Amino acid sequence: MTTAAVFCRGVTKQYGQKYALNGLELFIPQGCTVGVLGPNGSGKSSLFRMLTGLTRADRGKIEVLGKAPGWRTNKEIAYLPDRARWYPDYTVNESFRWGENFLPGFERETAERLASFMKLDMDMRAVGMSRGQEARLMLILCIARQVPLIILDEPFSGIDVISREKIIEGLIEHMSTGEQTVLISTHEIYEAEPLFDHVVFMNEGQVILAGEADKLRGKYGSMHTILQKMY
Ligand SMILES: Nc1ncnc2c1ncn2[C@@H]1O[C@H](COP(=O)(O)OP(=O)(O)OP(=O)(O)O)[C@@H](O)[C@H]1O
Repeated sequence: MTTAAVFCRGVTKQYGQKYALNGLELFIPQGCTVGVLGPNGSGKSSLFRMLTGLTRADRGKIEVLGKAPGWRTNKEIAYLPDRARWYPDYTVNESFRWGENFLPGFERETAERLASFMKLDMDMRAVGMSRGQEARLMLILCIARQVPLIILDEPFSGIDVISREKIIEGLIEHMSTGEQTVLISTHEIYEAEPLFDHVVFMNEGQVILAGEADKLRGKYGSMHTILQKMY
């Protein structure tokens, strides 16, 4: 049987009367790049926070890389939260040095290659960066890590459409080895679609459709079309 990178059964999280996740079922095999798609408030960030052990489910079972989420699994996950900000005084160069010292699996050479590809000046400080430049720095700090699981929550927000396409091209190239499992939530579906070999559609705290991108495309059309039909 295929090993799961992520397994969820009946996962439920409630805030007052509101369900962030409502009996969520999910199986993500290892080694694939997965688009986690759905409208605002469908539970994508809540799911990611649970996979990284930042919040606990009220009910249900979660396994990440075969273990319950927590400090043991977190060494093996590179997580980019939504609305992430970086230390303002750090240059790109200093940020990468910080990465080498504190982030398990961080590869400086890969980070520098990605920075050059994404046109990020090594001497630029986070405080002087545009939103898009800071988003690139945050993204590089995650994807330059050799860890089995990468979780990116809205990594392209604030990045203009031309740069976005370039970054996505770089990501496709970077992730083509198939050794890592990558989960990406995004509303930029049109540009990001070529990245995904699996897709998970969420609504109201549940997975409403999931599977291999090619099979879903063959059956329903592009991811964009599926989203338009579904919501
Ligand atoms: N800490 C919290 N307190 C109260 N409600 C919360 C909390 N976290 C999430 N929720 C609620 O749970 C639901 C799911 O939120 P979540 O942020 O997971 O959605 P999302 O799919 O990531 O949305 P978006 O696409 O806008 O980022 C929303 O209705 C949200 O208001």
